[in-house]
Amino acid sequence: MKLKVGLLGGGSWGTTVASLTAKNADVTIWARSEETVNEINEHHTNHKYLPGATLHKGLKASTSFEEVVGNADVLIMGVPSQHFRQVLLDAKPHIRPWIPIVSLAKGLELGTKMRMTQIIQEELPGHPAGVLTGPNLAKEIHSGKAAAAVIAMVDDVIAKELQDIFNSGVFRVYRNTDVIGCELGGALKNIMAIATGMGDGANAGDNTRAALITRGLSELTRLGTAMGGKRRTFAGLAGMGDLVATCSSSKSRNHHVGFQLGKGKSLDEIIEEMNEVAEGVKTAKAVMELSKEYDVPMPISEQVYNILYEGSSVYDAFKGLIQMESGSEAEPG
Ligand SMILES: NC(=O)C1=CN([C@@H]2O[C@H](COP(=O)(O)OP(=O)(O)OC[C@H]3O[C@@H](n4cnc5c(N)ncnc54)[C@H](O)[C@@H]3O)[C@@H](O)[C@H]2O)C=CC1
Ligand SMILES: O=C(CO)COP(=O)(O)O
Repeated sequence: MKLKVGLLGGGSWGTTVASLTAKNADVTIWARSEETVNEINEHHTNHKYLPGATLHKGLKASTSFEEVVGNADVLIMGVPSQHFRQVLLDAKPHIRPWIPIVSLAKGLELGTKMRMTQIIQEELPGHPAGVLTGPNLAKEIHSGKAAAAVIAMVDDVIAKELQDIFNSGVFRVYRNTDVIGCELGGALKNIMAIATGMGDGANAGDNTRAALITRGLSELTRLGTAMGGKRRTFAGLAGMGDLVATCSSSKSRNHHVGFQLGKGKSLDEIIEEMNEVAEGVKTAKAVMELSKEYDVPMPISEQVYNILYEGSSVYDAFKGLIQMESGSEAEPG
């Protein structure tokens, strides 16, 4: 008997994971839009978020939480971080006791600065909560290119069962029990992708991008370990892996935001023109607060924040970083 999976969120990553998972499980996806639901059911496509892609024929879609979640053995949350809590609360009355809930989101909730698994634990205590993360640009995965991801759960036995649901041919899924580290790696790298995008947009060069990625890894490891993540996790798929993929790819939405800023566009203009989420824009605010709270210097994130919210120019940001004292590689800064 196949496991029943309910997945909430019909955007590019939610749809991709639903289609991949449909090879191994009986999957129903929830989307807000009736049009998207009909398109998935009738044509096996989602042209708004995955133009040109054909989805697994067994994947079903619905706008009803009852239909998607009511019988589910596993719930997957594929909505962006700032809507995660509300969608989870809307689905809550239909969720069966103690089923595992897996987040796909890579961001922190504004105001609370919470990770998505913390929100799951707060709203649905007792449900095992985990995250699927790693270097996984949706559009590449859809075109059948190989990728690796990591499922992070405190309970490794449940993680093994979930690994079997997500693993499919060229999509290889590893396990990790460090949920905090895996979740923070995915959220923090988006800010670094905005930084490298800015450099690329301003034609700063390959050496600058490499320096930002490397010092970015050091920065996110510092905050991540201060918050309880394991150092080793940040050298893995959820840390360095995702950082490299996102910071060097024009397919990344966060890199795109940075690139356009580097070309001189305003943030409002860029967001206006996008129909997809770039989580790093909002996560940057939460990270500045966490940097103060944990007393961890985050120089690259701070310059990104200054450009996004304080009116600094890309030139000011690079000047600010270059003028910093360059200490030992082992030290902050
Ligand atoms: N696209 C990618 O390559 C990857 C994305 N992710 C993460 O997955 C999460 C979801 O991202 P995507 O699917 O890429 O986003 P997307 O921008 O492609 O789609 C967003 C989805 O959220 C829905 N949505 C927006 N506001 C909502 C609300 N108020 N209530 C309910 N639904 C709402 C939209 O209708 C849409 O279905 C993000 O946290 C992202 O960082 C993770 C790995 C890869
Ligand atoms: O997380 C991602 C790849 O692993 C997707 O990155 P973007 O949200 O920047 O497109």
